[in-house]
Amino acid sequence: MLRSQTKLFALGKRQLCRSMSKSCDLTLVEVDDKTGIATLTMNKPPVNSCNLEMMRALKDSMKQIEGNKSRGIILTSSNNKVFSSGLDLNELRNPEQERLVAFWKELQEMWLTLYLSNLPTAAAINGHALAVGCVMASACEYRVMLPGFTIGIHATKFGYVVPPFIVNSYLSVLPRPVVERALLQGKIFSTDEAQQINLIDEVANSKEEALSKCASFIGSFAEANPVARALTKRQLRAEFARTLLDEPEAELKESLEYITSPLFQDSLDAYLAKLKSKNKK
Ligand SMILES: CC/C=C\C/C=C\C/C=C\CC/C=C/CC(=O)SCCNC(=O)CCNC(=O)[C@H](O)C(C)(C)COP(=O)(O)OP(=O)(O)OC[C@H]1O[C@@H](n2cnc3c(N)ncnc32)[C@H](O)[C@@H]1OP(=O)(O)O
Repeated sequence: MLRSQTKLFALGKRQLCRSMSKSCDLTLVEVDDKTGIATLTMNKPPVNSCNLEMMRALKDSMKQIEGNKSRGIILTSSNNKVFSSGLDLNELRNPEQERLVAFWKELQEMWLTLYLSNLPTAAAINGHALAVGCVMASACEYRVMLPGFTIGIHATKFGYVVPPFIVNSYLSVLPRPVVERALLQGKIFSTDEAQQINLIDEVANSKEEALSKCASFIGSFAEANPVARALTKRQLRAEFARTLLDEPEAELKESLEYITSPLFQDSLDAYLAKLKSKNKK
């Protein structure tokens, strides 16, 4: 995509600068003037983990793209090894109640915004997509992945119960028996395995090729009336979004109780220690 053909803007600046001083642009949005397709790039070093500010930036960017009458959204990463490492586990560890409430609500809203977006959505998965990283990719309508990476929801492996809307993200892409086995095993798929079960639609050999395949998918709706397309998509997806649309507070309460339980906190401590020790060896 040529720079001269794109408009570039960044969100998350103000929110992030309040709490961190490292990097300021959590998300980057480039709109191709020719195709009208927006590329939404996750840009939170080191591994695009989703903390409160990141999810807010993602949601705000998606709303801004919809408001700008773009023709579609491609979700990707500025990191060439990691698409997203999922939720920022530090947000879940011994959380302060008010921030945890804001964090979980932002997760609900970010997921709903992506899952029910009026626009065609596609993910150019140019690195590992774990847990909520996989959930975001699954919430898109099309997925193109680079070889040599992994994708999946491994929550049960480290002692987490999978919330219903995360189950639904998988169910909107994979058949029920496959979802059941994958979630209960905490299975992480290689690119090849993901293609075999249709968790991803295509494999691309470079990020540029992945972006181009995503753009072709979005272009395939050129003949569809955008309003009819959007309303039909909403109708098709409403069932899986029902819990969060109708009873977000109930889902929030259940999740908060679970996250703050000693059972969850103990397994999180053990998991985080394991993750950190990997880099000390
Ligand atoms: C009845 C109950 C009803 C309902 C239940 C309700 C609620 C339940 C609550 C939660 C449910 C569970 C939901 C889970 C969703 C999630 O998304 S949890 C996140 C899970 N993600 C992971 O486990 C990913 C772990 N990371 C990795 O495997 C690797 O980092 C990765 C392959 C992505 C990249 O590898 P590499 O390039 O080698 O990088 P490093 O491993 O060195 O990582 C760099 C530093 O970043 C830290 N880090 C990595 N991931 C995270 C993360 N997700 N959160 C916070 N920090 C992370 C890592 O420790 C390194 O830090 P360091 O440099 O060592 O300080």
